[in-house]
Amino acid sequence: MWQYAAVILLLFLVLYFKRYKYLKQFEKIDGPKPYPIVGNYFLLKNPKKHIAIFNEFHSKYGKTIKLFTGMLMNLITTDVKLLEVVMNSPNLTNKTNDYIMLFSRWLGDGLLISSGEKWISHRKILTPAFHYKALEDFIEVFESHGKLLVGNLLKASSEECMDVHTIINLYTLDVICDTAMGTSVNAQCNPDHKYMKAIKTMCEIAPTRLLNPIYRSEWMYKYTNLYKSEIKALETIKSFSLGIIEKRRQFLESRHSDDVNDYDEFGKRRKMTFMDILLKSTINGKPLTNEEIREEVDTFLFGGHDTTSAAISFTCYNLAENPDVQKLVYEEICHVLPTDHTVTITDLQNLKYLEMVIKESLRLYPPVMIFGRVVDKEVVYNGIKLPKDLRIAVNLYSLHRDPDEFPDSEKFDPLRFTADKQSKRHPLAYIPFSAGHRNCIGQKFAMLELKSVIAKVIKNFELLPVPGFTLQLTSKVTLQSVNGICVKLNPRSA
Ligand code: HEM
Repeated sequence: MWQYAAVILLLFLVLYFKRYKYLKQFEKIDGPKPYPIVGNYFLLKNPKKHIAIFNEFHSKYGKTIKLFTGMLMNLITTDVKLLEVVMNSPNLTNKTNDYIMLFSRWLGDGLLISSGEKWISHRKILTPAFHYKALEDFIEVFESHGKLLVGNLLKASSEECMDVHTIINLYTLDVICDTAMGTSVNAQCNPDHKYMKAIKTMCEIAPTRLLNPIYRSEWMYKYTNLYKSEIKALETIKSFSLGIIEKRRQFLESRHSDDVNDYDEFGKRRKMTFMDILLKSTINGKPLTNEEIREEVDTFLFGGHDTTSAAISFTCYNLAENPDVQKLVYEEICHVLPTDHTVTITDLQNLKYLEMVIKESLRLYPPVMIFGRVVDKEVVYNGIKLPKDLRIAVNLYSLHRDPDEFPDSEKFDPLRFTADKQSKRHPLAYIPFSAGHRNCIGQKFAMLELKSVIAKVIKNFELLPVPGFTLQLTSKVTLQSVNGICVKLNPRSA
């Protein structure tokens, strides 16, 4: 009997010393005291408090802190020196298991979560879709859906307190479906479309799963109603996008391969969509399968929908709260975009002040407020070995409020983004679209969409603050406000 006890004791001691040695490497990094087994879980279980908690931890323990989710150690950082390693090292390009747990059934091996050779080859074929020439085609899409948005906002403008986010979210869904698949699902006119509902379900499931230990465990999750609704939503999404992909593939195959232009039934040149690029691409001489194309199309839908609607809505809120800034934006828009003028990509690029306003809004309210990487191969930072499998999260919300880089950091001040001021900051002090190898592929697309739609809104409405309303921020997969993002709209006379 005592032999068994001795073996167990020995095993325990080996594990204890292994753990001790592992943790010893990080003794220079501070953080809240973890409890055995559960770590710091109880501090993090309420997502509404995350922002305040992270801010407090950074001021108490430093720019990089240790946090334990169960036994797993995570570093959370706002330190630009560590970010240089995280963003630029080839050993830190992979995403954490959270991404796989939340999105793999939906986004498969799409760009957001894939790794290694697959990510490299897909990123290479998709990059041209975001070049200047390709983006030019999308301006018309932003503009036409923007007109519908203005109509919907007008209908709701009698409300004293309007949550613009709900309405804008349908606009961004329309835009991304149209640009990714060339199919308009008309979410703004038909918010009950079953595909739209399925996408919404999927976007809501991710934050619910993220912080609930029962939902996080794959085998327990499979017995829940949430899992059943996920499977149902996925069936709808997959059959819808695979149907469009197949139809488009057949159409392209029925045409001559040297036909570069593509016209619709009215003889108008059809814009290239992300799906078309994928259908025409090959990797090592082989075309992509329909399922591979679907994964990428759905990745764009996910990556380009909630992020942009949060960015547009928070910018509207900031403009309502800062009438002097709004006045300057309005004057610039009237100057650059006179009435009845067809908006071009050059016009949007000329909205320089609006660009600074959007950047300042993304600083204060970064739609992706935290994102993570996992160390693939040991790297050394500041004398500390960052071992394989260590998870490092970048906390953009606090990074963008660092008083060393952004004095009076809570103040909304677009002039922080003059070329001169930007050049004086560390390049990684402001990264709403991430940076380095795995930065946001849709960054330029998003900036153009934001400019197009905000210009439309400000040209048609004066945005006013709602007395007594304050945002109640919460970190879900994207940054959101529990009580909505509310403004009052005052239609401008024509
Ligand atoms: C204001 C709007 C947007 C913001 C703030 C934003 C932010 C980000 C951030 C921070 C990342 C890195 C995430 C991580 O490392 O986990 C990212 C990645 C990505 N974004 Fe965006 N994004 C926006 C719009 C878009 C749009 C419009 C699209 C598509 C049309 C898009 C597609 C993607 C994709 C595919 C990735 C993964 C890239 C890769 O790993 O190679 N995003 N985005």
